[in-house]
Amino acid sequence: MTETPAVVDVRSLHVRFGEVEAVSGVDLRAYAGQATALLGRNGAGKSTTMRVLAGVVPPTAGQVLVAGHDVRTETLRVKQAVGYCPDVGGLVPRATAWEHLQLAARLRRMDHWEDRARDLLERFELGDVAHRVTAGFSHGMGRRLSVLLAALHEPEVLLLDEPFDGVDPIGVEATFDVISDARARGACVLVSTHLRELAVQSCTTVSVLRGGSAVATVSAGEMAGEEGARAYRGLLD
Ligand SMILES: Nc1ncnc2c1ncn2[C@@H]1O[C@H](COP(=O)(O)OP(=O)(O)OP(=O)(O)O)[C@@H](O)[C@H]1O
Repeated sequence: MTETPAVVDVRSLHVRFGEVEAVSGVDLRAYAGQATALLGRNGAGKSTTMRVLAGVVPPTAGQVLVAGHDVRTETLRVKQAVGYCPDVGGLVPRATAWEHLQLAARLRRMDHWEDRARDLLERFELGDVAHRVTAGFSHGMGRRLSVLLAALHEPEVLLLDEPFDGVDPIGVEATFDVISDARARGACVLVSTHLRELAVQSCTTVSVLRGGSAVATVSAGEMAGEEGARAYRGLLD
């Protein structure tokens, strides 16, 4: 039997910022049609790992392939393959939500994107504020727009860093829908979060990071409920 190739293949990833080793030996594999959560406490190395996968931060050591492309040598190809919602920033304060969508569509050379953009804006309840500048957006509205922008072009790899942070139930539901739609069309989804319950609800697999290393990769079901909470605490202690 041939093994399904991983769409995201991370081997012994290390990322150092001066004296700080933010990621120290992460191994991770994620697959088409699956959603993988990177779960861990503040400072565990989740966002740094996501930045490497997005081609934003180079690895210090290790091998990272995204959609078959090496993040170190084929960074542009990686950026073309992914849709990335960063944990912070990424929005232009003086641009409207619609202008963000226009720019994203132009950068991706998308035709006929407007209907999908309108549909996503409605799903995320941002239709009424589409022509307002994002400087006036609440934190949750900004998060919702960032998820929407990452998903607009239906990327092969969808990277959502803290998509639920400060987001209300409608936004959480819309994000769940974006994740399941992406999975249904065969995309590989990664979600970084410190919220165990939402990781379990939105993902098929959970990789737990602690102190810059991946300490366990289990099916999402194993992290569910009271038993999952105990198992998770056990991995963090
Ligand atoms: N640009 C940077 N310069 C220096 N240290 C950094 C930088 N980025 C991250 N770090 C450090 O690397 C470690 C991992 O940070 P990272 O943001 O990846 O963790 P995280 O799991 O995403 O945390 P959180 O849940 O708080 O977002 C932390 O100790 C952080 O302070």
